[in-house]
Amino acid sequence: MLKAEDAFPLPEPLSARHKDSFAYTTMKDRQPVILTKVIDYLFRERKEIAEVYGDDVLEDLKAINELLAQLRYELMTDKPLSPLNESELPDVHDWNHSLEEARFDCAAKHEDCSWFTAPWLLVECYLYRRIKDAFLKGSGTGKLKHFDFFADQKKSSLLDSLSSVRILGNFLLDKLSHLQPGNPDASKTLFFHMVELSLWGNKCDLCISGGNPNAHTSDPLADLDVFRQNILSDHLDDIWSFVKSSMSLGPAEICFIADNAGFELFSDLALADFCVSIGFASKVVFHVKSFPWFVSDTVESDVEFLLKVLEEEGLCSLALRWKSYFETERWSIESDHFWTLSEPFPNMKKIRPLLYERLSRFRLLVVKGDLNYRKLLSDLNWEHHTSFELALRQFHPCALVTLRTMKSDMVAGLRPSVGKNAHTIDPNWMITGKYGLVQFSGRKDTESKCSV
Ligand SMILES: O=P(O)(O)OC[C@@]1(O)O[C@H](CO)[C@@H](O)[C@@H]1O
Repeated sequence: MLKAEDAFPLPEPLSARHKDSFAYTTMKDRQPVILTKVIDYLFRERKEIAEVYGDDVLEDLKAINELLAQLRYELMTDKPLSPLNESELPDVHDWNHSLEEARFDCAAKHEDCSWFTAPWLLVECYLYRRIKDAFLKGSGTGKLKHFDFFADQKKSSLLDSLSSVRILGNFLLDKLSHLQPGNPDASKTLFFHMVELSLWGNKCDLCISGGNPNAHTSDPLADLDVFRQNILSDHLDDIWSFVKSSMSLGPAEICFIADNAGFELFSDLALADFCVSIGFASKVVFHVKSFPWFVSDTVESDVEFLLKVLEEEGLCSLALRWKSYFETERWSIESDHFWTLSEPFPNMKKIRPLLYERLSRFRLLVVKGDLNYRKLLSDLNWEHHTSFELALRQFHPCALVTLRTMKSDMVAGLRPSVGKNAHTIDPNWMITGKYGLVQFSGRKDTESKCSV
């Protein structure tokens, strides 16, 4: 198979070194704001936090905020990136290896490896890892080591999205009660809708809004017809052909590499339920983050909170249905520290071979969101018309679908005029979340084992 690096020199990684880039804007404006909001939150809520965890955490909060203030100083004054030196999480070696490689590349350009010279993917992820570091180091009592400092924002975002949740939830329940088993063609249009709903669920995240409230408030079903023209790369037909032919092999295990909690997670569970109900999937695994990440990314407790809210807010039958999926292990949640590294997915086979092997056992991966897309395509500055397959750089544990609204200036797999036309309509087309991609690769690495 043709490798991208054999066809032409690989493009440069996106980096804040380019002052006219979106990477520069995020590192200069968005990241300091997100960090400052964490500091403010811990200070503002210190008494409430102490009520839950005990008064001794007041000292922890002070220490954590000192570490976060130091981190903000390093970011805003573009200091060299320092290695991680605590070893409580299993990722320290991998992180320090990534930092060492970046340092080597910067040295070749006679530069320090800093927030504004290193690859954007590395520094953006590093910020969240360093925030986690502050909690691990600063919590002398140990009580706040696993505190979710973004939980309140995620909860509010879900509660603010309840009207959209109710519309989609009732729609799903109604459609599920009318499915025609044994007649997959009858489900085709609905399958397209469920995929699109999960795609547009990615529109709102709390990172793009710099931690400001960003909920889904419109009617997600009414939006579908309006938004369809904004899907710039649409492989829905290929996905459906794959799903249909796969169904003749018997139900399969599939996996979501999840992104944001709140409405997006709800739309993902709705799609997963649909895949189960039409007989495509026998099991669904949701891979989530193991610590707070990019503000609104899903951690396990966000799934629990979602189910609780559904139960309390008039979608009890859906909550019970999904709870029973989890209880019977038809659905399950997994996590891996690879998701909170800065490494592109094509490096997974080398860095986390067991995870690659695990993914190769699924029939389909659903890769959600903008950051996962950037990692999937290595966050390189691809020509927009580079083929999606080539840009995957041989990441083929199994067939995969990516559902991503565009919130960063990196894309591949567009037909030649598509980007130009979108740019004419909206010069910010790559970063607003208004445009979306549904891209598919049916290829499977023949060297990886397959049990399904
Ligand atoms: O992965 P998600 O939740 O869809 O988006 C994350 C995001 O908001 O954060 C990054 C910018 O800081 C971008 O990659 C993207 O816009």
